[in-house]
Amino acid sequence: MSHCCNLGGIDRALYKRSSEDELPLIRPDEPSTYQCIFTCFKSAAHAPQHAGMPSEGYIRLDKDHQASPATPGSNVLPVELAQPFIGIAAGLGMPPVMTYTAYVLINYMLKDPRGPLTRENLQSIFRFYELPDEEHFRQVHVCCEIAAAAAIRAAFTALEAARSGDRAVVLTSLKAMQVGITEIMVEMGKMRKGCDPKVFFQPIRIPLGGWPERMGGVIFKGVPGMPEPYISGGASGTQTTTIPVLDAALGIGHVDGNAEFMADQDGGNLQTFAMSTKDSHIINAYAACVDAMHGFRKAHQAFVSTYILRQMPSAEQSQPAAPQGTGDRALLGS
Ligand code: HEM
Repeated sequence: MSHCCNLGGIDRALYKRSSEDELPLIRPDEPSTYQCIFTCFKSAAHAPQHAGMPSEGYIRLDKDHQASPATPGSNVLPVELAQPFIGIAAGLGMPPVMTYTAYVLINYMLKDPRGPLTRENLQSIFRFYELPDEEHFRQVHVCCEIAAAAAIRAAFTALEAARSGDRAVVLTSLKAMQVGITEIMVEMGKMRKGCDPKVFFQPIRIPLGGWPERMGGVIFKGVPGMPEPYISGGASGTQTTTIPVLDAALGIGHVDGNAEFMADQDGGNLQTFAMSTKDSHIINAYAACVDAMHGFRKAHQAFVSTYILRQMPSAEQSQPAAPQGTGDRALLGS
């Protein structure tokens, strides 16, 4: 029996076109009823964190699961959705928007609970469409995260060994880290096999946009104290912690970024250690990890081009300053 839920099916057709009076007002401290109204599923451990998904579907999609055009009032979330959503988000200490955590990290279950953690055995809990491409898009992300686990484990072992000056363990861990990072890339490389760039551009990415300014943000009806409109980016791989953790361990800084965080690291990072050893084996193993991270970003940039830039109407392509990324942030490298 499947507990999956198609969130496209709870869109405006249900809410806008029927009498809003018929919808019960759900108490935020009862997230289980929040689930029920969407006739979703019977078991999902992290259900409250999924609270942004129905709201995103409501605002972004029309009854045919196509992008809902931005018309006056189309950015208003009715009180029946807004109140429980804001209550749940506040309770979790999270912003009221669908995050990468909700969309990817906790949005899967095992078809065979005793089976392996492999793509074939994964199934989304929530989805916006009955599209295999959407399922594949999410599964590839989940598999990248699974692959990242080995790299992160190796990174922590290497950092610990560096602290205690155990060069042999640093070397083997750096090698394991490189294998792990390469594995992330291999998993990401499977995207093209099941997710068509055209289908990604329209409609898959539509509910990933959050509440951007250019769409008028979102108005949470019946929730006093919320900014009107509320503006926020949406779900994006940017929100993963795995890649930044690997960056930090390796001492890879970003122009806009994490130098301060890395400087705060107790005992420095693997770059500092590798250089201090003057050991060519360790330095080469460290450099191979940095190369692998560079390879990941190069491959990722190619996806951004194929799945976003090249899918844009030609008028937009000719103005590369304008395009927005998946979560409506600035597009990488544009
Ligand atoms: C079709 C495939 C993909 C597309 C079109 C895509 C698109 C984007 C875009 C446009 C951004 C820029 C910021 C934003 O819009 O939020 C971004 C950032 C990011 N994405 Fe993806 N992405 C894809 C697949 C993946 C996968 C499989 C991962 C693996 C976890 C991933 C991880 C990241 C990370 C870590 C960032 C932050 C930037 C960085 O650290 O380099 N993305 N992505």
